[in-house]
Amino acid sequence: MTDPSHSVAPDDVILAPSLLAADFSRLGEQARGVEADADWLHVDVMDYHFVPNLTIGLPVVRSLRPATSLPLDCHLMIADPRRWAVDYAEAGARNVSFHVEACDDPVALAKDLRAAGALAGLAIDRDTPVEPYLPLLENFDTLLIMTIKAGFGGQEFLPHLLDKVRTARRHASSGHLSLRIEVDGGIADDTIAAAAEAGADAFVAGTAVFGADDPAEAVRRLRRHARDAQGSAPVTDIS
Ligand SMILES: O=C(CO)[C@@H](O)[C@H](O)COP(=O)(O)O
Ligand SMILES: [Fe+2]
Repeated sequence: MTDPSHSVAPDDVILAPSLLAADFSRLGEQARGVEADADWLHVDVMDYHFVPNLTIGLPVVRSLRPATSLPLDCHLMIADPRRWAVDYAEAGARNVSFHVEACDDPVALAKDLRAAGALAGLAIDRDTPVEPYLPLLENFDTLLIMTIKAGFGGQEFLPHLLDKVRTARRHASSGHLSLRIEVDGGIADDTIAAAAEAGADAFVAGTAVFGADDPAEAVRRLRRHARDAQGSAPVTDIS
């Protein structure tokens, strides 16, 4: 298989700034501001149903696709992913993560996403254990583990949720799965190392990037922290 993370060396970390913390009147400009330093652009889709917040949907993703060279990492926090997820793949998303709490047949949807040319991502919210879903992971390219409760940016990182990252990484390593483990929520200079040590190799950061005076420098700094911490937990090849 080719490297589905796109231009990211399999042994490197993925930094995915989240547009949720960007200025929504300048999304294209904000995306281009981190293009040289980020790997993916994280797009949080919320529907007022799965989470009590409303953000952006397909029309914005379609407009963003030609506005940046970064692969789009769509995080669907929506009540009916089977209805919509493939549309995001067709709109040009590189990775589409949907929540296991909202989907009765995650494996079928993963197959549909891959058939549509996207990476398939399984997302797990704060209160959902990872263990029941370990047997499904061979059908996925990415596992998004929330390190906050899904719904809003700017929340405090919850370190105990890294136990799920450790469990998933052990499972992926022992089964030789090509799985990116992405952490999302409260990732910043003082938290990213712990997540990397736990076995995460993809990092979403909203406030820490777009809330910074210099978003590009913030991405570079986060990458340095993650790489420095990687020694104790080598990342797994997704290719
Ligand atoms: O999915 C979400 C929120 O539900 C995230 O992607 C947030 O955008 C992360 O924001 P910060 O915690 O980094 O500010
Ligand atoms: Fe997200």
